[in-house]
Amino acid sequence: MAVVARGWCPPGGLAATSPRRRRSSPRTVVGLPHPLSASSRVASRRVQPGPALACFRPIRRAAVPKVVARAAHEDTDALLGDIGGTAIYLVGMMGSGKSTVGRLLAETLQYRFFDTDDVIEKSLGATVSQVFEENGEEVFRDIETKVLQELSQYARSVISTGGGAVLSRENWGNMRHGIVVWLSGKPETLASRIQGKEKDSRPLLSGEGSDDALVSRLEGMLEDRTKFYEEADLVVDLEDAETGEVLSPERMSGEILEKLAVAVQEKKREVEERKDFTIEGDGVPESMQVRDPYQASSAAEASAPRGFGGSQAKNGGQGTA
Ligand SMILES: Nc1ncnc2c1ncn2[C@@H]1O[C@H](COP(=O)(O)OP(=O)(O)OP(=O)(O)O)[C@@H](O)[C@H]1O
Ligand SMILES: O=C(O)C1=C[C@@H](O)[C@@H](O)[C@H](O)C1
Repeated sequence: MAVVARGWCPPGGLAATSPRRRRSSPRTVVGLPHPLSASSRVASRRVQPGPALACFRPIRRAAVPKVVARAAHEDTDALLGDIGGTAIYLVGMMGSGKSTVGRLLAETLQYRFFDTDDVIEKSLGATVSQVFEENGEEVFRDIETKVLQELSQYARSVISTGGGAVLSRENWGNMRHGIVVWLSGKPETLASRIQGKEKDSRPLLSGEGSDDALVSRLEGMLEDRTKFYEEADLVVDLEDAETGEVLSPERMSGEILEKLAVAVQEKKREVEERKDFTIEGDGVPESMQVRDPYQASSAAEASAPRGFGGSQAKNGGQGTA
């Protein structure tokens, strides 16, 4: 029996498919409280996960020495003031560490953490692999889009997206409500994490037996998807540029925070500069031009939606000049 019928969505949202969850609001897809509702405001102070949404976890501060904690706290408070609760979306290939790093980041920022694959699985009571197998990728993508649409209403959230979420223009429209960060890594690094047991939970990779086959499959996917990942606001590499050493999740999270801090300062400056900006002549400055990866690369066609900044990943996540 199919997990979900093609194009089907249960009344009351996906959560209604789980026997453990009661129907919540008919307008929600995954049955989360409305982001502006009183229950959600409570949730943002003390997150109380329902049994079907284990990804909706309370956030704890990591156990770190007091002095470090105080310094981190001050920095984080300043950054939090600057980003004003803006959600952070992590994008990247399977195995890039979006879930692992996302949890850490949420902990540091005292944000909620969501993983779209987890939300889908908990809501449907079926694994991603089962949905792919029973209903096909297209149905999975539709559900993923609905989940992202719903999650995009939440401020103060870190959202780990599925590796293919960037393929949908609609998803970008939703992710542009926040800051999009690409965790970018070599296929070999990704493969070393996925090979073995983890491969079976990733339906697009489960057919690749040998290490070489897995690396080539990831290479191909990365090649096809790079132009979409590049639309992220910031990029953080999985490997150290000089030594090639693979960064720990803690270091990845730290790099993201650093780049966020730089980016929000740049954004503030840019906003100030734009207050006095007037266009003279024909040219739009290069830093204000945008490219649409869904269309041919003609500049005239460029019109992708922009939120925080867009396309900063193309120049190493350091912001536009
Ligand atoms: N920085 C890291 N160093 C070493 N191993 C890591 C690192 N980050 C994640 N991992 C490991 O790699 C595997 C994949 O990580 P994770 O599930 O976080 O990736 P993901 O990007 O969320 O993947 P997917 O999109 O397929 O869900 C896990 O076993 C995790 O423990
Ligand atoms: O890269 C992808 O297309 C996918 C990644 C996973 O996170 C899942 O969302 C699913 O297996 C598809």
